[in-house]
Amino acid sequence: MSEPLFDRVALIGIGLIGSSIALNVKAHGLARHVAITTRRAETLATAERLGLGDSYHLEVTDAVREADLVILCVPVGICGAITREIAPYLKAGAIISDVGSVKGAVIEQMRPHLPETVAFVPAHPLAGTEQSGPQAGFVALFQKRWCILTPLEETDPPAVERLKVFWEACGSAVEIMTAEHHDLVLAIVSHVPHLIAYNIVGTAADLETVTQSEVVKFSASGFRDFTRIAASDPTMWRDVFLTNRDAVLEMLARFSEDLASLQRAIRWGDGDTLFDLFTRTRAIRRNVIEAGQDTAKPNFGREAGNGSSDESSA
Ligand SMILES: NC(=O)C1=CN([C@@H]2O[C@H](COP(=O)(O)OP(=O)(O)OC[C@H]3O[C@@H](n4cnc5c(N)ncnc54)[C@H](O)[C@@H]3O)[C@@H](O)[C@H]2O)C=CC1
Ligand SMILES: O=C(O)C(=O)Cc1ccc(O)cc1
Repeated sequence: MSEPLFDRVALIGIGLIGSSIALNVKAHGLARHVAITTRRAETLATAERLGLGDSYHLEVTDAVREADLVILCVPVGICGAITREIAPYLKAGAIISDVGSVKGAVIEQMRPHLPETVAFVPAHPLAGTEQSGPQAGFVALFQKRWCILTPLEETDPPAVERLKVFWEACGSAVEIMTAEHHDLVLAIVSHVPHLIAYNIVGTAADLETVTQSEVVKFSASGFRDFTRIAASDPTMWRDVFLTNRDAVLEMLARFSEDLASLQRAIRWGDGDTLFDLFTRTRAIRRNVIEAGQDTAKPNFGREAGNGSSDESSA
């Protein structure tokens, strides 16, 4: 068997993402030792019962000592406070990373606390579900999904390469971009769609003329998909919207303008406008499927939007 990539990996936070990483480290032999730490004793006990790691710590500083890879798997709003606490205990030469859905704000929070002796490689696996907690993780979560790395100018290139190898071993395809670009792209493909889901489910729940039981009873598959998304973790998503504020507001402004033009088309019976948009969006769905983002067999050889399918042949 080949040498593990890391001696000791410390996972801070052991919810859906942390537990899925732990399972991958075990399954693929990526480290000799996995140290797990989280805030609540009950969650730590669940992680231990599930056998996710090799050691379990209520003191975050005990987990990171001697670790050569430390990954923060916590809501993005607390990354700064945790980094401040662990910074004095980080081993020289260690890689410190995260999995946050927002990158600019996480870098802003974490960077000032980190010593020059460690390499900071922010990361975001584009893989998840609406579930949370240590029992929600599964080994296949990152298989054939993207993981975006947003290294800083000063980040040591070999550390970036090492983390890339780590995520590839977990089954992901790795792409590198700036944090700013990441936050703009994710605002439209992930953050605004979650906000729309939270909003539409909230609107349906507040109606006076349709009862909640009718909403549940008659929910068509599209609405059911929204309810799945709107069941996502409230703390995590509160932090995403508060920390990716500018990009989300920019995308929401565009979304509102486009929505107003659809409203106008419906009001004035402008079927052509509706038909043209729905034809274009149908072609995008085809590209998404061909790029493998919605099937069991993704195809990373093709990027969404780069496909050769003829958009006019609806
Ligand atoms: N859920 C998803 O689909 C995805 C989430 N992410 C990102 O991954 C991160 C974690 O998300 P999940 O694993 O889904 O959340 P989760 O809610 O399942 O787990 C969060 C973990 O952080 C722990 N935690 C919370 N506050 C803490 C503190 N102050 N100190 C130590 N531990 C603390 C919790 O006890 C729990 O173990 C978030 O930053 C999120 O943006 C990234 C990709 C997908
Ligand atoms: O459950 C879903 O549909 C998701 O979209 C999962 C998800 C949530 C947050 C991320 O930053 C990445 C992926």
